[in-house]
Amino acid sequence: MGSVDSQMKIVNGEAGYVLEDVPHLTDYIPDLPTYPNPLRSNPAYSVVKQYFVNVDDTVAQKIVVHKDSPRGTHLRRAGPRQKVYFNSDEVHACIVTCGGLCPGLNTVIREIVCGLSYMYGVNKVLGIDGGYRGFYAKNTVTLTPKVVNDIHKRGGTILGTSRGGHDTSKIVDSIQDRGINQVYIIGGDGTQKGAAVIYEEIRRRGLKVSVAGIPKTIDNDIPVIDKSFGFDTAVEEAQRAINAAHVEATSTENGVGVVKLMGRFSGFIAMYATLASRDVDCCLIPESPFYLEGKGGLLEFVEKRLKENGHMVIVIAEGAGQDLLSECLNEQDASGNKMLQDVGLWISHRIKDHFARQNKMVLTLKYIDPTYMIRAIPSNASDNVYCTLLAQSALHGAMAGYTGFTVGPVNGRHSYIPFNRVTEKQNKVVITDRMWARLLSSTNQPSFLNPKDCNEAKKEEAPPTQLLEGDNCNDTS
Ligand SMILES: Nc1ncnc2c1ncn2[C@@H]1O[C@H](COP(=O)(O)OP(=O)(O)OP(=O)(O)O)[C@@H](O)[C@H]1O
Ligand SMILES: O=P(O)(O)OC[C@H]1O[C@](O)(CO)[C@@H](O)[C@@H]1O
Ligand SMILES: [Mg+2]
Repeated sequence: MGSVDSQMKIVNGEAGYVLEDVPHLTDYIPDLPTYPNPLRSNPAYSVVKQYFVNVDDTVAQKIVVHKDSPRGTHLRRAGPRQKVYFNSDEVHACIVTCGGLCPGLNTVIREIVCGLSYMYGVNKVLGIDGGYRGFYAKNTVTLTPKVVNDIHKRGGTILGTSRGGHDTSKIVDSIQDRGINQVYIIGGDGTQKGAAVIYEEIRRRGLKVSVAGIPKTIDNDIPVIDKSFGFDTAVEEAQRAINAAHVEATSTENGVGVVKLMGRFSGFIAMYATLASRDVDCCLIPESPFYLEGKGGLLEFVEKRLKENGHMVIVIAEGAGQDLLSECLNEQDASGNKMLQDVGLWISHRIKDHFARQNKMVLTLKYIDPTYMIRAIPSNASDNVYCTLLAQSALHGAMAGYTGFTVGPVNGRHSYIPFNRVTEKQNKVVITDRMWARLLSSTNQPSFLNPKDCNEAKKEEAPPTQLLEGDNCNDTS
């Protein structure tokens, strides 16, 4: 039993089991030939017991269940299949990176090229220069294991990236003209939306081309998946800025260190960097409203903390408190993302002005903005391993004939996820979750919720016995 649309196939099973399946080339091209997976005779992989994924393996999206819970939503498990839908000689792959930078982009590129070559004997891989537009506005780059050998040690993307609109028809023309049949698209929410449209156009033209997305967002705001690559590296690098702020703050009387971190709509980097550091007195994120003046406000808290400790460190996500800034920028970047005001600078001025006006406490404030430093670095060891698995999951899926999917770990198991599931909403810090409570208790900051916000937050709260539908609950405990 099930229903089909071009983005996602819903299959219903026993006891409330639902599979949100990804499309396959055979959905619109009948009678495609299959080939035995070359990994069967690969010296490294052939000895692995159960290396191949069973065609029926699926991954549960919700793993905390009650005795009577329905089995719930499942996704197709990623990994190599016994049968593949591409002959090695036939494959002509391409890779494109779009959106902002993120640690690990080069590792994903490297591992797609090396995985295709070493596992599947594929030797035709093209790099698209400068994001989506590069498909039709620039020359391509030939990618071989030799070319990409060392790139994981460098930040950025060797292919270049861009924001801003693109022409889907021209991209698919370019794919068709060049004889490309596997397209690997690395990028954030905007990029994955673009990938979904490219897949639709390819399908409309009936082309045997697999489209595989690899989600990239330093902000960790892509839903469904456990975590996005580069996030850990960014949190680690943020520690250096927080340490510097702490050293500065503790070295003067009433020292205040302010650190601004990335996070337009989601405060994960700020939250995790704060929790990891333990030197932070206050963390401000877009999901948690705050106010400055009066009882219970931020300025009162700053004064209190300085009186208690003689110094304080504030971490603020770039999207926090934007509603408080008097001038709201009504500008957008080339991709239509709202441009934000520098909230770090603003809050630094407001704190300094407040204490200067009061004239009762002299403070020294240092503002550190490591925004681009935390994303322009190479990925750390654990992100490198993670990027390797993402790349391999993506190419196993494409070789097995799946298309129109993005890949990522769901409860620790790599899965193929329909594009619409990762683009329909953004992953955000839930301020009524235990993780945010842990943060509040580690910094001992007030929640800054005024009575109205309190009621709003409570309204969203589930009754204690109800299981949350949460895709990617931050709370793994
Ligand atoms: N709604 C959309 N539909 C189709 N394509 C889109 C959409 N939004 C963005 N794109 C395409 O995706 C590309 C990247 O988008 P964007 O600049 O928003 O970055 P992103 O992928 O969201 O990454 P980041 O996490 O850095 O914001 C753009 O070049 C644009 O052409
Ligand atoms: O300055 P750019 O390249 O547009 O990117 C900035 C944005 O990209 C992000 O890192 C998302 O990828 C945001 O946190 C940040 O605001
Ligand atoms: Mg985006």
